[in-house]
Amino acid sequence: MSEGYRGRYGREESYSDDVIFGADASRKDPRPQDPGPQEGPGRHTRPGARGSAVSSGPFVEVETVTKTYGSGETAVTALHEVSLSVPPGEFLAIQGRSGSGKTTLLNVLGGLDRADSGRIRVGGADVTAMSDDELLALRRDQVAYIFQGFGLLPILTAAENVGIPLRLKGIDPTDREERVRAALAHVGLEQHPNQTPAELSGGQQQRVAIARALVGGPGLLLADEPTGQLDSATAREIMDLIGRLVRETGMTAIVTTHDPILLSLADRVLEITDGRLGESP
Ligand SMILES: Nc1ncnc2c1ncn2[C@@H]1O[C@H](COP(=O)(O)OP(=O)(O)OP(=O)(O)O)[C@@H](O)[C@H]1O
Repeated sequence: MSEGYRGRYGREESYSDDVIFGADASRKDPRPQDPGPQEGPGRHTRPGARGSAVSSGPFVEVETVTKTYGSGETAVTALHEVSLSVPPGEFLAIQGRSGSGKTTLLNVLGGLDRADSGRIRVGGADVTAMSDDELLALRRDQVAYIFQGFGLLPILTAAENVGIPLRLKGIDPTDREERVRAALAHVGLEQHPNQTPAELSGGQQQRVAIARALVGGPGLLLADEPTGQLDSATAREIMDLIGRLVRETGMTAIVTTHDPILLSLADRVLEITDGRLGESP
């Protein structure tokens, strides 16, 4: 690789993972609650889902988690006593209308935000009891995010963006370069390591974001409407890619989406309505 991910600016960059992973997820504007559909009975389960075959304990465990924004008359309870158990390797989709609490749920699961009450365990570790530093380490070592808006750093090349989690882990440059190259090849972007996000299509940008999410070998992938900004053909490609990579890596994945195709790829689909989680009709 020529210029590689040392960068068009020829310098080694250092980024905190708040900059990297917090950019989209910290977006929060008070909005009126969407009444949304009522919870329905039943459960959508993909035939042959691997989740049911897993016999060890859950990888993600959520017990009666509540999260309220604001106080008094303007308070909005985004999560109402949500409980959830996700076995290792499960590909779980969560659907719900705008404002139903999907982003809030992913944020508290991944340690980007704190629940008001309840307990969350990821990989056996109690996220709700973690200090800020421990949450940072969780986001660096265990959890990867994919956002609707891609969340790439615009001044960095594709390879540099993908390499960020490895820099944070202190991986040496040679190993990093190899792993970045492999990650880009995995998402079909081996020809584009030196292009910046602005020089890539939306679908290619999301591929870069997917490569960045996977390069560090996280145990948990959280994807917040990953195809929301893509046309339907590109969305389909991205959905297939996410589905394939989740299965290949065996990681646990929780994806929020409205997209019926992505829903059909999941092992299980849950519906969130006004901050309450139920099985999908
Ligand atoms: N920082 C905040 N301050 C106040 N209210 C907030 C904040 N963040 C979210 N909310 C409110 O919490 C509720 C859940 O929001 P959340 O973003 O989790 O929903 P969502 O299902 O992800 O919506 P969307 O699909 O539009 O992203 C909404 O009523 C929203 O207005």
